[in-house]
Amino acid sequence: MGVVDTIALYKDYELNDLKIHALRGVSLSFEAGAFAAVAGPSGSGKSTFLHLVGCLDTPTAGSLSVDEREVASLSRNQSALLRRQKIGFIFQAYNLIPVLSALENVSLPLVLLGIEKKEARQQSLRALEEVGLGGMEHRRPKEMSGGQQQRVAIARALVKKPSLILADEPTANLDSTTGRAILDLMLALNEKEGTTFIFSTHDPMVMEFARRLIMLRDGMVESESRR
Ligand SMILES: Nc1ncnc2c1ncn2[C@@H]1O[C@H](COP(=O)(O)OP(=O)(O)OP(=O)(O)O)[C@@H](O)[C@H]1O
Repeated sequence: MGVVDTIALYKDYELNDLKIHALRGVSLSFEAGAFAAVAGPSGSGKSTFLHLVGCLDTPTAGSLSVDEREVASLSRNQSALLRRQKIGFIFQAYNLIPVLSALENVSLPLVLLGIEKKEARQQSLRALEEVGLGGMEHRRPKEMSGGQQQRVAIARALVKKPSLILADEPTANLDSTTGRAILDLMLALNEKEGTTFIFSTHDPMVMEFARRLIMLRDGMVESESRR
């Protein structure tokens, strides 16, 4: 079993009287340490797939296991705990809390896990160092560049040492040089910590960087390649 296994995953959305078939039978397995990108045209189901894998939404049909646990069999609390402990999220809009400093943003997942404040602070400072933001811990998001904010978001995803990081278009708001630096950083973390990364992307650079590329079309896997 992998870190993520899906079998015939379906997701329908109801929009007024219309049923939208966002995913139509996606079966994929991601082994520990994968560095994979899910790409495809707009509306092909990339974000829907990531949201299901991240336990942010539930499938209409099919089976999904994360960290060898069948998500459908978990209670709401168990699934929230799985999300909190095992999964880190990186979004294209960074989703940092504007009134908190970089350090406070990164500490938040640890505080939510009940880790003592001093320990949380130390681990967060280490994570900020690791993403190249040593010395910037007191800055608020608006006092940082886009690339720096994305690094804070990476540190926040990383600090709890999740087995899986889901990154929804992580380079979408960055210029290509900064995007490249962010990808280098994620790949280094993947190689050093063995963290599994799954990206959704439109960005050819991310597709080139990924060790495995999955193309979705109309909610189905159209093709797959590895390198
Ligand atoms: N909450 C929702 N309610 C209704 N329809 C939705 C919802 N979310 C997504 N959809 C529809 O499901 C399909 C897949 O959307 P999804 O966002 O997963 O695609 P995507 O590949 O990530 O697209 P993009 O590259 O534009 O972000 C689309 O037809 C979209 O309009």
